[in-house]
Amino acid sequence: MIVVKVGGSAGIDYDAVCADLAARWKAGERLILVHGGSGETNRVAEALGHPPRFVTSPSGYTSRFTDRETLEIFEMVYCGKINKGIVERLQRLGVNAVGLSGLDGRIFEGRHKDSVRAVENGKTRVLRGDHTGTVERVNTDLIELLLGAGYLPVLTPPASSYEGVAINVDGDRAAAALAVALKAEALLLLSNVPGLLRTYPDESSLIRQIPANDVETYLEFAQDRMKKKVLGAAEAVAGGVQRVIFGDARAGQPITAALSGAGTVVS
Ligand SMILES: Nc1ncnc2c1ncn2[C@@H]1O[C@H](COP(=O)(O)OP(=O)(O)OP(=O)(O)O)[C@@H](O)[C@H]1O
Repeated sequence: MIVVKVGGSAGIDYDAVCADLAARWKAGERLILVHGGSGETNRVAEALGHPPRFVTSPSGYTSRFTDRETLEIFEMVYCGKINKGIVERLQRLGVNAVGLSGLDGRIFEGRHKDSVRAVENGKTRVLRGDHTGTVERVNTDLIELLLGAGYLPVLTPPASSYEGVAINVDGDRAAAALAVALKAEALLLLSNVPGLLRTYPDESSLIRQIPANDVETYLEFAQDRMKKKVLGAAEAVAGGVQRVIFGDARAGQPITAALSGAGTVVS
């Protein structure tokens, strides 16, 4: 089983990802796709007059402050436009894909964090009314049911809280939890960069290999949202996934290239 997570930053070529995925699926490989949608969510939020608000925690992690209105915009884009766009591409390529959010069948479940600590102008404040959380449980029965019946699952945040409330969760860490729960042999985190760069945005500074027992050390090279990817990779390898690859989804055959050793390989 290979879990592929494709991001939602500008420049990602969903046609290339879907074509590669479809070819491998038709050749008999077991795959699941998880996707993001941050770039488009920012654009739609601006257009709807509710611009995105990103907060940085005291430990340096950046996240989207998700009030109820933001959550609804997030769902429109992630579960609507992006998810259905990917499912349509796969259907046109002859793959019977099923698009679901983590809320559906509680595929991704976790604790709702209503408040977040944010550093603003050098001061730490507590912001309430946040709809975020972290995936702690994965409904593998539903995934296996779909795979067993020949459907390719296309999954996206949000997740469900234990109380059944929609929560915004990080897609990379959700994909990591999924890979661990399914005992996947590889997790691919594909985005609009060649991999983890030692000096971002210099693409010639690509880090090619990260030892599985030392992933956290590499957090120092990741800025803002890349930190969650490194954290997700650390969680996946700690949970038994043999290989995590940060790969490029901007062109070519992103999945095949990553599995052939391009990008940053954590193993
Ligand atoms: N050291 C680094 N190496 C590579 N990218 C980095 C680094 N530090 C920060 N980044 C940023 O991280 C971004 C990738 O993370 P991001 O979460 O935005 O992508 P995504 O997975 O495509 O999005 P989504 O949240 O929609 O799933 C890159 O576009 C880059 O701007």
